[in-house]
Amino acid sequence: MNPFFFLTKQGGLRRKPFAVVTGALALVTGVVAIALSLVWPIWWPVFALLQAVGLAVAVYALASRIMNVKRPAADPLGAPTGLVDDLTRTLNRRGIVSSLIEAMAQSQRYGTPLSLISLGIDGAQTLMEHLGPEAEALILEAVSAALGEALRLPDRLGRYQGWEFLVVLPQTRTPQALLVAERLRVAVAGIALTVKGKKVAVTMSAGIAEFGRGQDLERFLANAHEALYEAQRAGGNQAHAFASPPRAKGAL
Ligand SMILES: Nc1nc2c(ncn2[C@@H]2O[C@H](COP(=O)(O)OP(=O)(O)OP(=O)(O)O)[C@@H](O)[C@H]2O)c(=O)[nH]1
Repeated sequence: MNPFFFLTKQGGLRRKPFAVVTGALALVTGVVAIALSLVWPIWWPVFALLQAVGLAVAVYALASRIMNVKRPAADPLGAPTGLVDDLTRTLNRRGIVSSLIEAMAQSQRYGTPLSLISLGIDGAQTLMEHLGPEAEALILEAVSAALGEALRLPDRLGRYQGWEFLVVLPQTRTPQALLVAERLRVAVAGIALTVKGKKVAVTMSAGIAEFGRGQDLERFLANAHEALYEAQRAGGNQAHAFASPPRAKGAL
């Protein structure tokens, strides 16, 4: 568990501004302490203490900053590095699939609802052709940041493959998952991104599937993917829920 979880994206605050603010505060404290000890030398032990506090805060801020750089694994729940996507800082494929399997087991055992959202960037191929491969990192970073901001715990976000993300929503049925998907869609559509001086409009489509007891991982994922493809076929920038195909007459 990340000890600074409360400062991370899903914990509410980000560590970067925190490090900058505390660093600046420490600097000001140090300067004030030195100035005061020059004016009133007799009070030097008090000012030395003040300086020590300022220094401790600065060291903490620096350490926090360094950890932030060294550990892209500073993901929402402090997952081990091997489960975190280096580029987007969300869970990677292994991470999100293991979260999904765990959520499925919970749902299966306790009979609680579970939904899955598959999110795909619309026209990713065309975007790449227009902007070049170097735009990929910029777009993925901006998209994952927007998704992370718009999600809440205990929902989990991960990059499943290429331009596709998965969101696991425990205790959530399809209508609520649709609300969440809509929020994510709006968040991504609102990204103001400039690549090589050009404004780039990025949109995402979402496919929602609800876990059915006894369903296996492949079927659950395939349902979410099918809903995503439907949303993209319908023009993109929208969310669709998977609807089970009507049974043939006489089928069980
Ligand atoms: N899993 C999940 N469910 C959500 C999320 N946002 C809303 N919901 C659910 O969707 C339903 C309607 O959400 P809202 O319209 O935001 O209502 P709310 O009463 O403010 O929801 P709460 O935040 O749970 O109090 C509620 O059952 C929420 O729990 C989310 O980010 N993740």
